[in-house]
Parts: sequence; C-alpha cells; structure tokens
Amino acid sequence: SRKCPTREWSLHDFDMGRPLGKGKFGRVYMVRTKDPKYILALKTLYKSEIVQNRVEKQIRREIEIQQNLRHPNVLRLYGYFHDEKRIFLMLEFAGKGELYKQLSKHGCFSERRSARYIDQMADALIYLHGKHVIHRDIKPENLLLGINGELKIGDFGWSVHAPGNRRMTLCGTLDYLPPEMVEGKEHNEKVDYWALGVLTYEFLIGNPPFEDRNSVSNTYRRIAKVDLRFPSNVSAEVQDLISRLLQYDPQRRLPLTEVLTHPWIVRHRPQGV
Ligand SMILES: COc1ccc(C(=O)Nc2ccccc2)cc1NC(=O)CCSc1ncnc(N)c1Br
Repeated sequence: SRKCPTREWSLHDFDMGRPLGKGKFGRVYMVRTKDPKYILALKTLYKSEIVQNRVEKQIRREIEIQQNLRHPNVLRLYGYFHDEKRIFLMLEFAGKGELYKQLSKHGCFSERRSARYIDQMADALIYLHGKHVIHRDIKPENLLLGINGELKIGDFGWSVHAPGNRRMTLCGTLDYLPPEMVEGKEHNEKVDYWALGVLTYEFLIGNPPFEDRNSVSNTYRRIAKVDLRFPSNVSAEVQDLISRLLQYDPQRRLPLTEVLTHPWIVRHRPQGV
C-alpha cells in the first residue's frame, strides 16, 4: 500500500494550550493541531540538557522503539521533531491526567479500582515484554489516565531493551527497585514483575511496602530482606498476589499471564470481560 508520507512537523502546526506538567527533562503542553483539529500532548526536551546527560543515543533508541508500540494501556508516541534548541515529542493526550494525583487525593484506592488498574498494567507489560521492552520505572508518577479512566503507562524515561544491566543513576524513588537492582546485579524483565507487586501494595495501602521515609539505607535493607508486612484490612487474596510478585528470586515471581487469571483480578473484572 502507498506509504503515508511522514511529513516534517514543526511548532507552526500547533495551537499551544495549557502546561500539563513538568517532566524530568522538560515541559509538557496540551496542544491542538491546526487542521484537522487534534488534541495531543507536546513534550519539550532541551538538547543542552540531553547532551549534558549524554542521553541523545538513548532518546533516539527510545523514540524508534516507542513509535512502534500500540497498546490501549501504553501512551502513544506519535512522532517527534526538533528545532535548534529542543526536541519535541508528540504524545497521546491522556484525558484524565496523572494517576498519582488521584492516589494522593484519595490516599489509597478501593480493591475494585486497584484490581482493574493492575489488570491493565499486567496486560500492558505482557505486550511490552513481548517486544523485549522492560519498563524499569513503574510507579504511580509514571501512570496516566485516559478519558474513560483507563490506565496508560505514560512515561518511558528509563525503559531499555531486555536484558539490561546499565548502571542506573538512582534519581527517583528507591521504593520500586527489586533486590537484584539494589544489589547492582544483572536484571531482566522480571524487575517489572516486582514493581507490579509494589504498585499493587501502594494502590491498596497508600504507601510502598518497603518505604522508610527517614532512611534510604533502611529501605535498601528492607527490599533486600523482602521485609513485607500487611496491615490487617488487606484481603488474603490480594496478599497472596502481592507475595507471589515480591519474591526475592526473579525466577519465582508470578508470570504476568497468571496475574491475569489470579482470583483477586478475575473477581473484580467488569462483568462480561
Ligand atoms: C509515550 O510517552 C513518553 C515517551 C517518552 C518520554 C520521554 O521523556 N523519553 C525520554 C526523555 C529523555 C531521555 C530519554 C527518554 C516521555 C513520555 N511521556 C511523558 O512525558 C508524559 C507527559 S505528561 C502527559 N502526557 C499526556 N497526557 C497527559 N495528560 C500528561 Br500530564
């Protein structure tokens, strides 16, 4: 079939809207294409910062990986363009914004809401791992919500091709790191299984399982020891799921396909799905 011409985009093609948030490397704006009128999120990355952080190679690799990703629970990267100072990423606009804002507003989510998010996360991760993409940075701050409340894995600042063992500057929170990364060992896509367990815990309880707000080294220790404790009001069923994901040995972590068939997930699936 005739290949659609990949036209060169430029800032002149857009009407600028409101700022959506401040990412690690730049600002994100809600924008609309002029003709046809199409809403999307435009992320600006400053080349100066990228060069300083020596991530230009990574960005190029990221962009080519992500332009080929198509999944309802993975935020689309439609394309990109650049001017002399900046790189612009043309992203899908997530109509209900950042999930972590909902989490901090509510404190924690109900079992039903948590199970539906984890169901969607597992589906998205199966897809990404099928493309040999490990996300490596799953946490509430990187999740967005579509206009119908569907979850979207929304930020890929650190995804790599499996298996990776690049030294990762621990810029963000440690709470989601698995023992093998805390111990600087070789890691593979099973790091995302661990993070899914941490995410499930945080959705239900409101804080990650190994958090120690006063001591980073104690958080490390608790992760390496898998020092997992549940408050009383957590159902035995979801304790089972979380415990099967938060296994020290990556090989013993519950396969994502078995997350989708776990009773806690199945019980909360919307009727007829
Ligand atoms: C596919 O989504 C991405 C793909 C790539 C990168 C990225 O920065 N890569 C990268 C940057 C530097 C170095 C290496 C990689 C970032 C995103 N995503 C984002 O930045 C999310 C922007 S916030 C937002 N987006 C839509 N709707 C909303 N309502 C909001 Br709020």
